[in-house]
Amino acid sequence: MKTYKEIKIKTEPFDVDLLSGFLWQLDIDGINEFDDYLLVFISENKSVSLEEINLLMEKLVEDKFINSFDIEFQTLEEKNWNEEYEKNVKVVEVTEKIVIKPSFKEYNPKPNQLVITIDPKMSFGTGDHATTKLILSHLEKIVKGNEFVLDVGSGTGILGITAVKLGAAKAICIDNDEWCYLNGNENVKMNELNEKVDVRLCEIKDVEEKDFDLILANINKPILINIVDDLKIKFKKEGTLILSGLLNIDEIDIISLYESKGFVLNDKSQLEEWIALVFKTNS
Ligand SMILES: C[S@@+](CC[C@H](N)C(=O)[O-])C[C@H]1O[C@@H](n2cnc3c(N)ncnc32)[C@H](O)[C@@H]1O
Repeated sequence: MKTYKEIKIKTEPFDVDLLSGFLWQLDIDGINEFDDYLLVFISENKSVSLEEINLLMEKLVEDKFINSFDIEFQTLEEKNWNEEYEKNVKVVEVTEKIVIKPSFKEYNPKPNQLVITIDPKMSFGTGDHATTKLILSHLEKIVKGNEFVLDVGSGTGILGITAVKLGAAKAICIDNDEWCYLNGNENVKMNELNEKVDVRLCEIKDVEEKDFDLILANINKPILINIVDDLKIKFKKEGTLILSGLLNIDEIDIISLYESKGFVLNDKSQLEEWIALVFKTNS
């Protein structure tokens, strides 16, 4: 029987979301967020250790990102993990228009609402995290119709799928995690977008297409620093890049790097301590 480690991390209520963002940067399978604790799920084939998680937590306290934490773990059978997961994934009204709904929850949409079905399983991208919400809100304003979109670090495929539901012509969703590749494909099928959303298990350097109008990347600061040149060459002459997965303290570093590469800052937004940056490119 396949097992998972379930790690319960108790912390202050206002630290839960921030902590979740840091933990997602480790090689884990999934996180469920509660009022004052998180459950982190790690399957047998993941490399991250409890010690690594403990060290991260201690560093976050030392660097004053969080005030305190308490950690405990148990080993679970896969079946129980799935039941636990379904109990805690909810419908998220991201904006007045965009609603993200798991297939196993009921929702009666109001006129003009766009309901996207996402079963995240073990992938990031329920619609409930601030970084996802920030990009979705920008997408609603930016997508005018017919765009060719690249979603880098696509997780559940939530951003690419929503872009197409808003009117984009086609999206390529890439993730280097196999769970995300499988899960992204399931979500594309559930939204009946097989012809328009192409999910790939790869990194940006493996993408051959170079004529995107819109690129979305909700990853994290080190990766966004690494891929700046790869992103630049993927655009048509003019295009829009939306970045998230960044804390407000990362803003200056990221803007100066991206502007030094020819991107021009066009808009930005913040939710809790997370930010999204919108850049234009014209070369
Ligand atoms: C924060 S999640 C974002 C998921 C989703 N796009 C959203 O906005 O909710 C980041 C995703 O990036 C993926 N990822 C991390 N490094 C990557 C890389 N170098 N290339 C492609 N995907 C990567 C992770 O597997 C994860 O699914």
